This record gives sequence, C-alpha cells and structure tokens, in this order.
Amino acid sequence: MHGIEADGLVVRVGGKRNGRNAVNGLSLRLSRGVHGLLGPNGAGKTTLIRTLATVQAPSAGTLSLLGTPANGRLRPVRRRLGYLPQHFGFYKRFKVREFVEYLAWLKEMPPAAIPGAVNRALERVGLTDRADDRMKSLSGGMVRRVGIAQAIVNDPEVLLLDEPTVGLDPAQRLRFRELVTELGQRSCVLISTHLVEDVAAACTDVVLVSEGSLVFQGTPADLATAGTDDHVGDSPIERGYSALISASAGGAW
Ligand SMILES: Nc1ncnc2c1ncn2[C@@H]1O[C@H](COP(=O)(O)OP(=O)(O)OP(=O)(O)O)[C@@H](O)[C@H]1O
Repeated sequence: MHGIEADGLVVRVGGKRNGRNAVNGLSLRLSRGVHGLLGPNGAGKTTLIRTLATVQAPSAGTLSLLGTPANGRLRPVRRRLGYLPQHFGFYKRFKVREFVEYLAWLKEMPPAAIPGAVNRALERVGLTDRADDRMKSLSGGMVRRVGIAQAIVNDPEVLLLDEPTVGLDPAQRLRFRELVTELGQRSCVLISTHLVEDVAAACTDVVLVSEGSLVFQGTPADLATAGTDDHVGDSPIERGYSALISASAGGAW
C-alpha cells in the first residue's frame, strides 16, 4: 500500500519576516498500520500533519499520498483522507449527527451512503445516544470524539489525527486505542500525541521528529532500547524518547 511518501519535504510557515521551516527536509514512508508521531513542542508535528492533510502546501521536496503526487488535483485524494485537526471549528447549534453529515457531504460521499456511515462513525466513538443533541451541549472530551467520528466517517485509507486523546477520560482513551488498532488493520493511521503510553499501547511504528526533521522511525520496542537508566522517564519507552531527543539538535527542552 502506498500510504504516505515524503522526500526532502520542507514546509515554510509564518510571514516574510518571522518565517521558518517548520518541516525541514523530512523524508518518511508510512503504509498500513498505526504510526505514532512524537516530538517536543514546536518540533513541527502539527505542520507536518496539516501538510499531509493537504491544507498546507509544501515549499519544497516531494509528497505523494495514496500513490498520487500532492501537487496535482487534490480532490480525488481528499475523498480518501480523514483528518482531525488540533483545533476544529463547528457550528454550536448543529446537532452531532448534522455536523458529521455535513463533513461527510464535504468529503463528497455518495448521498445515499451518508446516513448509514454517520450512524456507524457515531457508534464507533460511543456517541449514538447523543446524536440528536446540539454540539454546544457536549463536554470537551465528547467534542473530541465527534472530531474522531467526522475523521473516520468516509472509511479513510489515510487517517491523520492531531492529538486525538486530549480531553478523553481513561476509559475513552482505552476505547480509542482499540478503535485505532482496528482502523490500522486496513488504513495508514498517523497519530500525533504527547502521551508516550498511547504510543506504547496502540502504535506499531513510532516516528520521532525534532526541529522539523526525522530523528527516528521504528517499533516501540526499538525506541525503548535507545534509552538507559540514566535517561529521564518513567518507562523504557520514555527513556528511549529522552535519549533520542537529547542527542538531536533540539535538546530535551
Ligand atoms: N503560522 C505560523 N507562523 C509562524 N510560526 C509558526 C506558524 N505555525 C507554526 N509555526 C512555528 O513552527 C514550528 C513548528 O510548529 P508546530 O505547531 O508544527 O509544532 P508541534 O510539533 O505541533 O508543536 P506542539 O507539540 O507544541 O503542538 C514552531 O516553532 C512554531 O512556532
């Protein structure tokens, strides 16, 4: 499966005076499975995910999504993507079902398939009983789950989730891990997170970025072996993360 293929990707953000390369010559290959994206604050994770979601254009390098170059016609490939942004806007007066239906329509799903797909997505995130409630009546964690529902409503082949577990309670985090494990059987799932436990529990592959560049890609077990008892962290995988980040240009902070 050709999920994501990036070579020497550069993404410049900000204006002329305060511009910078938030992604700086990153090469990456991701296929089916659950990939965890880790890195310190400001490493470029959100910018990378936005670029893969085709909402931000690369400044240099090449990017191919599902075998299609990302500099050509994007509509066909966008129909096959799912994206949960770090912050997403919604109309507060929309009912939960209407909001997910609206996103399904924007993704150009066949109209006859939409009601069933929306019910299935809401069921997968445990919100069937809130389907007819207004968005403004939901808790922060429930809004996040609606965000996950809209991202998966079209059964995407590439699913991009930017900090999906923020605001989820422990039981919902466990349910979320089961859901992504299931989705990763058929799709290429990339999850940006600050929670190393999420990566250890749900990801088959870890992508570590620092200062816009790839520092490490491998299994959670490989990441764990990179650390020693002298590195900071409560678990082998956290110590591996600290070891690789402190060895990279960015340093631990
Ligand atoms: N629109 C923008 N204008 C100026 N600088 C920006 C803009 N967007 C991002 N940056 C800068 O680019 C770098 C990468 O930011 P990005 O949000 O991609 O990092 P991140 O890894 O997602 O961080 P965090 O873990 O804090 O969410 C940061 O230094 C950030 O300040």
